[in-house]
Amino acid sequence: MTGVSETSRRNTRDIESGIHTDFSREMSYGSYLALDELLSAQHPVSDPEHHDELLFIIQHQTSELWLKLVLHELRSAADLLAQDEMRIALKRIARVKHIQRTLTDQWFVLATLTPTEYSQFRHYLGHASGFQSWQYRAVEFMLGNKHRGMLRVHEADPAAHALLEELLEAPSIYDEFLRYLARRGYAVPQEILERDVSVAHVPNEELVRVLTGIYEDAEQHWDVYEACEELVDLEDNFQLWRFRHLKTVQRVIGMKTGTGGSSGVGFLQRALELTFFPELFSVRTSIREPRN
Ligand code: HEM
Ligand SMILES: N[C@@H](CC(=O)c1ccccc1NC=O)C(=O)O
Repeated sequence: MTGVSETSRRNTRDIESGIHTDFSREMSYGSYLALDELLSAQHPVSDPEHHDELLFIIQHQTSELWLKLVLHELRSAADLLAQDEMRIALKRIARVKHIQRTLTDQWFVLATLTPTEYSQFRHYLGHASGFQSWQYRAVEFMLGNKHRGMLRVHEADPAAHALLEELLEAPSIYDEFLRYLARRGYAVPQEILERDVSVAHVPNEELVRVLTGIYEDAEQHWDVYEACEELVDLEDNFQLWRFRHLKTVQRVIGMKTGTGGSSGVGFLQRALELTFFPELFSVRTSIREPRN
């Protein structure tokens, strides 16, 4: 066969002679990534072991790994904003947006778990629930959904509790962004700049007017306008994750109460009414349209 490579003809790829094969004394793929540890960290509790529990565990573990990176990027983004490094902060946020997409897409894998299958091992989970994910709560706090009451569930884990307390008392990404805007000369209300950052930000009409000025003359305010839209993407993506979680919960446990003790679907539904950056959504209503 002319024009067909040796590899295609034999449909077998040669292992090149230069390929390293002796890892008895050197760092390898597995040792670098601590794969022994990672791959021995799945411990099903069902007895006899239910086939689908491994899916359930891995879905959560992969989510937690991505949440670890989201947290890393968001903390860096907040620090960068505080140093007026908006462009680098936006680079961090761009990565978070891609991770969010992966996290949301991942729900399609778990949606293959039928209610029948889940009901066969759910009772082994006791009162464990995603509600107790400290990394998830840390991300919520970083984005501004502050709630001191959420710390209680972490009292038995001092390290997680301390981190959440630190983030509760620290400015959120939005607080940092609004302080940055103020430093750039935008008339962000003083009460926002001096607010108690350990509670959720509440909508402020004066701030909507400031943002309307930016949105109505986007070309003049291009970099901050672009930053605003990046934050809108972040919130949008976060809500899409919440929505997919809710829909998966609905199809798997219906209206049952949650293992964590909440009402279940109703409790998750109320999270969809929350907003991290309320004025960035109100501004859409305020933008004037030219009269013909
Ligand atoms: C069949 C799969 C799942 C079901 C039936 C389910 C169900 C629930 C329910 C009922 C709650 C409310 C708290 C409670 O009373 O337990 C909850 C909260 C939560 N779940 Fe899941 N969940 C599932 C999968 C996941 C996965 C894969 C994750 C990924 C990490 C996750 C993360 C969370 C988080 C972070 C919360 C707290 C949400 C909040 O505070 O608004 N869940 N889940
Ligand atoms: N809350 C779930 C249980 C659950 O999904 C779960 C259990 C242990 C560890 C993580 C979980 N994920 C999300 O809540 C339920 O009510 O069935």
